[in-house]
Amino acid sequence: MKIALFGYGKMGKMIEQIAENRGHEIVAKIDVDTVEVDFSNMDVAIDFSMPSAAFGNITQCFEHGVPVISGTTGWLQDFNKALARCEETGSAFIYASNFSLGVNIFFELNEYLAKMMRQLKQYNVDIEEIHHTQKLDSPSGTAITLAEGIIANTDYTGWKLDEAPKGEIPIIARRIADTPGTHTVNYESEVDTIAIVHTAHNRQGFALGAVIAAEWIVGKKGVFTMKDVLNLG
Ligand SMILES: NC(=O)c1ccc[n+]([C@@H]2O[C@H](COP(=O)([O-])OP(=O)(O)OC[C@H]3O[C@@H](n4cnc5c(N)ncnc54)[C@H](O)[C@@H]3O)[C@@H](O)[C@H]2O)c1
Ligand SMILES: O=C(O)C1=N[C@H](C(=O)O)CCC1
Repeated sequence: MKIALFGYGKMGKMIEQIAENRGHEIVAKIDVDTVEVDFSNMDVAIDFSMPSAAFGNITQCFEHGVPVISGTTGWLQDFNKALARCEETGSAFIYASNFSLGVNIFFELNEYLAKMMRQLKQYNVDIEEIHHTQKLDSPSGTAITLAEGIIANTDYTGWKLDEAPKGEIPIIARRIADTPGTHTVNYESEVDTIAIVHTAHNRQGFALGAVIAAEWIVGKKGVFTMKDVLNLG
């Protein structure tokens, strides 16, 4: 498979390594200083760039009929516009706030736990995310997905960074050098705590999930999620 990388930073480089180990060819490495892109020679694009660049990169690929795997976080204000462009151009698209296979299991576990906690009003939930100090967006995309999973299955109506009013989920974002990504969902009562945690030990899991999604999407049309890729129903 011929893969174009949009964003050749920490994740772009990790994806290159994993993709080549799986027998794929990297045909383009597009970064901030790239002047011209040859869209004719790519089977799929993988975008791990920056919040300000993601929407432009993704929609350019759609205009050229190139399917896109997007892992960039922090650009969700344009997400629905990107979905519409995908449909209009007959292209294919997967966005995931976190491509790690473990985190996608963790997302399922989070929703299952939320359903059980729904009636137990003595518990208050919060989400904590910890990432490296170069991270541009806050809270992490993964923490937002976790909050959305709880909101869909309980009476919580929204989320807020740091302190939240009653009925909304507080998300605490911490930045610690060299931390690839740790997410904790905490349910606290006066008598106990129930917590589920996912800890990434490095970036390989994110990169592997993105390459698996790229392998899966080639030849398809439409908007998909990692639930489709991993058959999680
Ligand atoms: N979904 C996931 O599984 C997952 C996992 C890790 C990181 N991320 C997200 O991926 C993104 C990249 O993470 P990173 O750690 O590689 O960051 P990084 O800063 O190391 O790399 C980003 C790269 O994008 C480049 N860039 C800037 N403008 C560009 C443009 N217009 N076109 C193409 N490239 C451009 C930068 O020069 C840089 O090299 C972030 O949004 C991060 O939150 C998502
Ligand atoms: O390193 C990052 O940046 C990460 N971003 C994603 C997020 O915002 O959830 C996934 C984890 C790593």
